[in-house]
Amino acid sequence: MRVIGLMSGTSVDGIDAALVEISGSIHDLTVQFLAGETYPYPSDLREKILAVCGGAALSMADFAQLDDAIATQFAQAALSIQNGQAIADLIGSHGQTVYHQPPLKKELGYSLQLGRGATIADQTGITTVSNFREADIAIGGHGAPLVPTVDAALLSHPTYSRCVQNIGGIGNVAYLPATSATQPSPMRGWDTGPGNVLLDLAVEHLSQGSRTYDQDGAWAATGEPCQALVDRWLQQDFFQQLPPKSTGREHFGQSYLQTCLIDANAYQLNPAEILATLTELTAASIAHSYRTFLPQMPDQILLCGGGSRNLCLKQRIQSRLSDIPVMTTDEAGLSADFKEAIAFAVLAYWRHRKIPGNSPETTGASKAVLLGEINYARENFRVIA
Ligand SMILES: Nc1ncnc2c1ncn2[C@@H]1O[C@H](COP(=O)(O)OP(=O)(O)OP(=O)(O)O)[C@@H](O)[C@H]1O
Ligand SMILES: CC(=O)N[C@H]1[C@@H]2OC[C@@H](O2)[C@@H](O)[C@@H]1O[C@H](C)C(=O)O
Repeated sequence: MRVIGLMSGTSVDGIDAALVEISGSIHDLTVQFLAGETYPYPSDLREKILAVCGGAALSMADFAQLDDAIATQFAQAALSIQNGQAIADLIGSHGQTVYHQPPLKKELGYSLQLGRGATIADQTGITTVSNFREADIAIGGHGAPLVPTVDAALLSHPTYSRCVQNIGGIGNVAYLPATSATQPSPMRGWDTGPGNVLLDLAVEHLSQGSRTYDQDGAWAATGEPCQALVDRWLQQDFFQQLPPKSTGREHFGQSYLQTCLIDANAYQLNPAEILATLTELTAASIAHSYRTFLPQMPDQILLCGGGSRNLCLKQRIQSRLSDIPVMTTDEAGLSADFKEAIAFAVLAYWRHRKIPGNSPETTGASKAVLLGEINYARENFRVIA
């Protein structure tokens, strides 16, 4: 089946679209990557999304308009990736997260992704699965991270245990035990903390808005990290909290950065040292969470997401985990840039095949359930029986 996966993450930089051919089910799942493209948001739409993520108030009418403006961008991405031809049978659209609240004691979590699937189905004529997180959250889960289940199906290795580390706005890990191990521990996954989000916000602030990210980590590489600050920040609750855990821009956002900048000021750090220290925090939070929460350290680490292009960050991760090879998922045959979009194509395919998509060990949900709601296209010609 030809499926399009659409994803825009916590960096809010644009929509990743992947066109894939999928067959099999879980252990025999095969995915052939046909095309991948990133479609940046128009800057006014990106600003609106970031404002809402930052807590800006919105009338319901403006909210509805934003929801469908995002859906229209997603639909256009789906049309563009097919080069104007209707070749896909199904779309899996993650949408744009604008709010994420993990479950609190007995209260259910809440996670809101805009870009409603019904509009995407209508504008593309292709049945669209959307709203993937809700079913997991309804039974006590975090609704995140969801991709580790797909990582387990596509990247598990017979003899090597692996950590697949996504470094988007937020970082998350999937621990995949070697499949031939005699007593394999279960697959695990959780959000490790900030990926690029604090770096992006800091670069924008320190460059007075002239830059949006630290390309290749070149700016951070010119400074020395302040270890004392990194050690202090790592003591914070999120980093110490046991998995299952998830987070977002609500926690690691503007006000978090402001506190970091106040701390950095107390140490009289210059801009390059601030960026080096925030880069070190991302690296250290990843290494700390492996050492603290994994049953054993992995044989290999596979990076993906935009942060895998940040050479300074990659180097910091490697030096914190010196004996474990750090590479990218490309080296294991899966696109590091489009893995998350591919994963939402797989999750849509699993929904269509009535295969549960969540992993209770990872999200904390009480059981494995079908993820996503199916929005049939108005024109029945692309509805899948
Ligand atoms: N060449 C590069 N050098 C450094 N950083 C980069 C580079 N390319 C991308 N990035 C970083 O990656 C970010 C985008 O990553 P990605 O698209 O994986 O995030 P996302 O999908 O929004 O996040 P999430 O996985 O949290 O949902 C950019 O905001 C930037 O910080
Ligand atoms: C609520 C939400 O959108 N969470 C994202 C975010 O970005 C990374 C991390 O935080 C992860 O939990 C999740 O995304 C990936 C795609 C996931 O669900 O696996």
